[in-house]
Amino acid sequence: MALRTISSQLAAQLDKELMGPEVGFTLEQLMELAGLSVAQAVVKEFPYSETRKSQVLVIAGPGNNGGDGLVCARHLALSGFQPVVYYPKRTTKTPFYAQLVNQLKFFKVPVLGAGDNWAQYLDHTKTLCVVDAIFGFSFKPPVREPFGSILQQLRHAQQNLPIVSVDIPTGWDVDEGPADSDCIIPSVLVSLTVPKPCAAKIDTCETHHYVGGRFIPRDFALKYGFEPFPYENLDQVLRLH
Ligand SMILES: NC(=O)C1=CN([C@@H]2O[C@H](COP(=O)(O)OP(=O)(O)OC[C@H]3O[C@@H](n4cnc5c(N)ncnc54)[C@H](OP(=O)(O)O)[C@@H]3O)[C@@H](O)[C@H]2O)[C@H](O)CC1
Ligand SMILES: [K+]
Repeated sequence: MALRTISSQLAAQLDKELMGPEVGFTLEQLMELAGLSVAQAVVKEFPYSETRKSQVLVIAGPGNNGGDGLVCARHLALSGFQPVVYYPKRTTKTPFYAQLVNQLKFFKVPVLGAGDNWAQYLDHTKTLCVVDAIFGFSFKPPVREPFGSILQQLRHAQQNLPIVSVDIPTGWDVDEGPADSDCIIPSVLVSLTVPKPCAAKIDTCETHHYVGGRFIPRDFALKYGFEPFPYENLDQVLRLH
């Protein structure tokens, strides 16, 4: 099946319409479903078992992609994993993020901030995978600190530590794909709602590709130029590659 994608502009317009007066989804609703779908992809890729490591490092960025990561961490905790969240840059512009952090504390999930030793969780002998919830479709290169050095450490760690990217592999141009050779190569990409053009640049031998963020009806998908994805039952993710 040829990969259908929509541009970052159209993705933002789709989001706007979903949260507009007609449809009336709240950001909280979409973020909850988006974060849940990422957690489901992690569980499908790395099924929980008593005998194997269950620590997951979730790196959350300053925007809604980061919010997806905070939600994902909570659902991973519910399914028996041991998530640790690194959330170095927090904005007060969206009060909801603080509530997501409170919920993580309620679930006893550690939330590390700038200055904390987060890199200790890049130890692949203890950590199962890293969830890249740093930037999504609003990333505009070049990367600004502290995210440049975070990405550098992720690129180094990815040899042994699988990266699960939320919506867009952080550091990739949303439409063009990897900006240069030293971009991260995720083991898993979970495109939300519909893949963006950069998703066509993954190497399907290296990256398993899922679509998640299941919250639009068939006619709305067709209106935005793509066939709805054949999810099964009430699954929140569908593996494309
Ligand atoms: N319907 C859906 O699919 C939903 C998707 N969701 C997720 O939302 C993100 C998009 O969220 P958004 O808040 O628009 O943007 P990002 O999270 O991608 O990033 C924005 C913040 O990142 C900063 N930024 C951007 N570029 C850089 C850079 N080069 N260096 C450093 N920081 C950068 C930017 O900061 P500014 O200072 O530039 O404002 C923003 O703070 C989408 O991808 C999905 O994951 C939602 O969950 C809802 C439903
Ligand atoms: K990301």
